[in-house]
Amino acid sequence: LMILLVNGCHSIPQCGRTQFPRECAGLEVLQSGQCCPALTAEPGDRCGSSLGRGSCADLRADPAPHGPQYPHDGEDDRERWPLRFFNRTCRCAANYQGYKCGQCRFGWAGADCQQPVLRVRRDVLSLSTSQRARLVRALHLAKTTPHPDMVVATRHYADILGSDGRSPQFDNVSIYNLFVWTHYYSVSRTYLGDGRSFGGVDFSHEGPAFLTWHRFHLLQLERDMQVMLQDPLFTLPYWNFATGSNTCDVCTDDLMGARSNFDSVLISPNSVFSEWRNLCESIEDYNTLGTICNGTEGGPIQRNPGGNVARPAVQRLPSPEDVAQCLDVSPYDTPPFFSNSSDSFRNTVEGYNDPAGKYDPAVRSLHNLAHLFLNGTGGQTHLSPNDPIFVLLHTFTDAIFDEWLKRNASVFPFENAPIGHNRGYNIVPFWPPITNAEMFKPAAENFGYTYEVQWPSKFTLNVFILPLGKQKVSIESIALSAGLAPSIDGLKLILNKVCVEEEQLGGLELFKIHSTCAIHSLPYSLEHPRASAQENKDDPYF
Ligand SMILES: O=C(O)c1cc2cc(O)c(O)cc2[nH]1
Repeated sequence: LMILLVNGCHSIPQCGRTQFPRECAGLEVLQSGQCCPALTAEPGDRCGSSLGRGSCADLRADPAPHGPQYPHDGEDDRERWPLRFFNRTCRCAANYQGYKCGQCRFGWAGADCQQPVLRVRRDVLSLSTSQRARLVRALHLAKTTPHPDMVVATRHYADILGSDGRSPQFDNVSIYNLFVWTHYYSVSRTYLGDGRSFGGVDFSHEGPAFLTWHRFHLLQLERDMQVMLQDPLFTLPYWNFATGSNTCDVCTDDLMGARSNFDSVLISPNSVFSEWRNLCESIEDYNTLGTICNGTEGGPIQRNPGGNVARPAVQRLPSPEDVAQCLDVSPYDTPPFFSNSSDSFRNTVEGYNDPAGKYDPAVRSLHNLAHLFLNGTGGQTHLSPNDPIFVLLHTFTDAIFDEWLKRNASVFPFENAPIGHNRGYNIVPFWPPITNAEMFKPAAENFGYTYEVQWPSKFTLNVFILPLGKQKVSIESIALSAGLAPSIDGLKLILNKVCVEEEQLGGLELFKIHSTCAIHSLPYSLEHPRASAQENKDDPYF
């Protein structure tokens, strides 16, 4: 009970959000259009109103126009989400959150959700042996534990009450499979009837909502796992897929599973992930029969990192310089706010632009490249979260997003983005509704988590020190001779890390500061002088 209180569940066994709460998947509730479950046994206590936690309120849907990519208005259940299904839901007060206001907002804990929490998402490779084992166990438990609160629709709205009109079509899924299902649902085609469907729609990719959508997706899984583990501090780690190594360094049996010795596209039997079975594989059925992915699992995860011989461009992973470059793209997004937007940070980190932000249809970089590198389940949008590497790949993508948010003030498009991608759109299909705007904020202050990452710089700083015999060169003199007098403190920080290489070059001492150094150790104002220093190769000090 103590742990439930800390996590904000307030002694209520059913805590959660997303897709539809089981309490709202019954015939009468569906027909009422109101999803406002009771939090306590108190009669009439909808949304924890007796405790001042929330009340049942009208839903708001984004009225702004969407872009021209989607020409089938009226045909898709996800339009103006979630109004096709419900027009009233719980609106929570203060720091409460959840489909019946039974939880705390992200970043808050305690019985009254008044205690701020800051959790640190770490590099998965920095975890100890026991922390790795715990992560794997937790993911496997999530894969095998039924979701306590949420069920998924297995038919489009037109058929949701079944052939007799009285049998709501929903399935139970596990906690992890809900994570898979929501991603599938967001990318699925618009069913137009008679075996026809339209594929030019994607509520989670190829638009400004790419980063906000995946941020909420991870927060929801993390919270579900915290509740499952009864550990409010459980935190997902990240996979830095841009180290320059071009190998899947998390593909080991103590993490996401090594390659099987028996079949090169499968996961080693020494890893529990070899037992995982994919959800949402029957894509042909969904698109021709007009069905929706249900709770039935199919075949094993396939993965062949770097092994796509037919496509050499995706046999490599992004480099640290790619990350540094994309962080320098300042507009969040640019018209047409789509997968062909140039100079858009979102389209660059998503990976449809080159890392400097230029659109090139032949390019796959950063996030997209990491997916395609996996070459299997993790490289197909309707399936990718079935591979648990998805979680770690997206926490790193979210870390880049968060670093960009800290460095930039840019706006999220208000209108004319692809459907689902405007600022005020409720993120499909999360429940209760939450807008893109609400996720477009620095994580530490707004969601109670941060990342421990050493951000790369996009250049190598060569600092030549004039001959000084055997005299030890002080950090201050390096800084001064490099013309960085104001940055002595910053340089000290850098030098304390493992990113400085010292070598003798003729009579000169050369300090190479690697491009993988933690540029964030320096005040931002100092980044640009250093960048121009790299270009100034004639200067004897550089
Ligand atoms: O082809 C791409 O660029 C591509 C594949 C892929 C798979 C995936 O799961 C994503 O989330 C994005 C993505 N992009």
